[in-house]
Amino acid sequence: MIEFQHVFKSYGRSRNILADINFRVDAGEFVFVSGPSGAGKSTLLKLIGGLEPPSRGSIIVNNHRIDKMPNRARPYLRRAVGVILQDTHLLFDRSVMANVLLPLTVVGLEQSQAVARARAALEKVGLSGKEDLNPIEMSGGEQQRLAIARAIVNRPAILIADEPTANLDHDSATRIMDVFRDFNRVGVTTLIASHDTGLMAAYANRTLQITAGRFADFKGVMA
Ligand SMILES: Nc1ncnc2c1ncn2[C@@H]1O[C@H](COP(=O)(O)OP(=O)(O)OP(=O)(O)O)[C@@H](O)[C@H]1O
Repeated sequence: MIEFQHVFKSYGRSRNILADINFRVDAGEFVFVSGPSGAGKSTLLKLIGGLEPPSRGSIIVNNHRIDKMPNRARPYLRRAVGVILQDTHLLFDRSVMANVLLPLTVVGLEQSQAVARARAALEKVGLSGKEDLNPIEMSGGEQQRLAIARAIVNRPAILIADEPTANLDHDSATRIMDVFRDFNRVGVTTLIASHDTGLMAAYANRTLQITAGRFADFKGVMA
């Protein structure tokens, strides 16, 4: 569950990017975050993932007030929310397996358990057999799927992704969205920021729209 109450966000002394945002997303929803470039979609996702603090207001994730969270509680958020940013931040000098293992190092699993979990995550995104490759050897779509595997390896209740299908052809984009749909079907709350309204219409059942500082929350996606 995610709840925003009177949330404002500005960067430094800039104008408010987000002003008085209020919404609640229940567990298991599939939500499309839409809006033109620069409207604040990435900012909204970063607030949910605890990567940016709000300037004002309260943000509740799974019954935890994250805007008031002391730094030592951040690892909780890292496990609760899987984040896929526009820049995937993959480690291009390490293997696919090493990339997926990385978030598990903070959890303190035994190596064999960690490897088993990483393999399961790679299987779910259709990358079994690619463990020893370097991400540089993979296509854009495969790199996105690797970023998803890394985001879900800690089994988060919430998955947020920023433009995960940007720069992909239609087939690869659909394949990425199918991966998100499969996680959503097993109960993972999913929020995706995208410009591709047509594609999102096939998956999301609710839209949070930010346009020129105005916020709208409506059922469905208008293609
Ligand atoms: N770290 C930052 N410091 C200062 N300004 C920022 C920062 N991050 C974003 N902004 C500004 O906040 C505004 C919203 O940016 P944001 O990336 O959230 O928009 P967006 O809707 O995701 O855009 P896009 O679709 O192009 O990714 C923009 O004007 C941007 O320049």
